Amino acid sequence: MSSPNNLATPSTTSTTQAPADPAATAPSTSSHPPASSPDPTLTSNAQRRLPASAAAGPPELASLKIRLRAAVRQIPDFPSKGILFEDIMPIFADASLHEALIRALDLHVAHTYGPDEKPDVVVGLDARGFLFGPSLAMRIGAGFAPVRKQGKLPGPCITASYEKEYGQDFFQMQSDAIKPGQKVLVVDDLIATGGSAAAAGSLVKQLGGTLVGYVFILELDFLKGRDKLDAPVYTLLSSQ
Ligand SMILES: O=P(O)(O)OC[C@H]1O[C@H](OP(=O)(O)OP(=O)(O)O)[C@H](O)[C@@H]1O
Ligand SMILES: Nc1ncnc2[nH]cnc12
Repeated sequence: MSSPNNLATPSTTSTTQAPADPAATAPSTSSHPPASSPDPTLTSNAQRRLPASAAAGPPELASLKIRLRAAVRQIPDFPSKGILFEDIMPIFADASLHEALIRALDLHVAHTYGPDEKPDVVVGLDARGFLFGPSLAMRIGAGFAPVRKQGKLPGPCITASYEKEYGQDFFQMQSDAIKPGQKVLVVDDLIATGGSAAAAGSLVKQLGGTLVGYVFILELDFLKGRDKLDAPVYTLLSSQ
């Protein structure tokens, strides 16, 4: 796995310099709210696998977000000094939180896209976009396609470059991953500078896909990564 501070734009470089880094002054793990107790209504809905349209009021989404936000750990100075790392792994360690994440994203899709706009394909970014992209795709009745770092996918591929902190990197998709005209939702755990997501979007467009949106669990607002993206951006949880 490459470093999560692989941020390339001028603003990105500043995230590695502790004194100038807004992340360095953000609340640490110790200031997190305590985990809320399980919501019995949510749990029973989740277990019954209700379609998002069936019980999908904003109060349910609000409750899901509170539980999910409380589960994300913030690790100071990882992977390098000045970076406040948002660790989403506790969500996946707990089946009920994992279900809450997929349910929340399912609600977002159901409320955002009409019957003719629903994504045909969810595209997940290497590597943390693979943790929930396939489950979300299955839940909303879409296919899943990976964007991988260069050299990992067999067969004909297309390539897009993106900027990282210390130079360029490359993303690839298999050439047949998306059919022309398919509606595509790009998902990843976190948007920082937006370089990775923008490169993924350009791959989708190269394949003739129609980009209908981006979904992230977290966003580092101060890096303004969403300004690089030319489709609607949804971030589930508030962050740094
Ligand atoms: O908005 P950006 O500045 O492009 O940064 C965001 C990307 O950085 C992290 O991935 P990373 O490249 O560290 O890979 P990983 O998922 O393999 O850890 C994160 O999971 C996003 O994919
Ligand atoms: N602060 C951060 N936490 C987790 N992943 C990241 N990717 C880029 N910045 C990150």
